Amino acid sequence: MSENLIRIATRKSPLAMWQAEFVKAELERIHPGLVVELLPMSTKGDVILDTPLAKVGGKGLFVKELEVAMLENRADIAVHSMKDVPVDFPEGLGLEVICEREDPRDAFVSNTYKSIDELPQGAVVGTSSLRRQCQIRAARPDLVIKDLRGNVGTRLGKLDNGDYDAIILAAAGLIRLKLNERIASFISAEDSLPANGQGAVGIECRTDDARVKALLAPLEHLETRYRVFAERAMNTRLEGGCQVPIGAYAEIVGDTLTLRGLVGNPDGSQVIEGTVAGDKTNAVELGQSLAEDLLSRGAKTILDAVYNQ
Ligand SMILES: NCc1[nH]cc(CCC(=O)O)c1CC(=O)O
Repeated sequence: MSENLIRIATRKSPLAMWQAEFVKAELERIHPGLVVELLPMSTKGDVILDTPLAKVGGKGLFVKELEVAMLENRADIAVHSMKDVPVDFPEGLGLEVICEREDPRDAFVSNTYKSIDELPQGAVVGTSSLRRQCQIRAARPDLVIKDLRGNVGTRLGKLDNGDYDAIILAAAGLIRLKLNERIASFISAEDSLPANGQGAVGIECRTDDARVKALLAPLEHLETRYRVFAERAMNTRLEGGCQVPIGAYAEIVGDTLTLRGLVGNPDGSQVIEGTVAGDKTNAVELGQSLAEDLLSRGAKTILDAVYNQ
């Protein structure tokens, strides 16, 4: 392998390509002379578009092919949206770097209405995230939630077709794709707790590849790492993937990390919330303790029902 080359395995969706291009540009800026190549590929998750993800075992659907490419030494790194990264890594691969977080909030997107509060009785809201569905239904049981799949552009197209009165997307994806003007309003973390890792990009590589690890190191953003690790630790303890009604969001003020978590059922009739705070360097323990707290207050029953549906 050339000393001056890094190959990035990436999905082909515009958002995945943006994230890979972002890492390429950062690496080439920081390391003059380094050449970074993109290796775009399709994943199972891109192919199965009609089945609710919770039912096809949503964990890892979008990353497996990328990981095989790294293990077979056809690629050196993969760039992921942290909220799509499974909790376990295959032997020989690990998450080396977490980059600075973009806006973590959910965004309300509509051509007619400015916010959820403005939606008339019985309006149709598009999302395929059980987490978003749960929180919307908890606040507005009258709204009709309709499944919405596909990449960001496809989802916006379906809204423009008139299939929905509004849709909910991650603000980060819209901002990265320069679609900010489509955001009618940002939904505060209080009103819709984001998914763990939402808005953060992580970089995976072979754990024994010292050359690549050294080149990646300057992209690390420590505060984002603490926040995302706290959120992921909560999720891991709850054994939840991206497609279950779990929200987790951490903020840091000074050295204190405050993590808020939520588990609910898809129709929003039950929502269990909790908060934990402590030193940021104990991020993982804080996440685990919040998970224990939620489990002890009924989250276990809710999650079992979702997985066994
Ligand atoms: N589940 C798909 C996905 N994975 C990451 C993002 C957005 C960007 C991010 O959270 O970093 C999205 C789209 C969405 O939820 O609207």
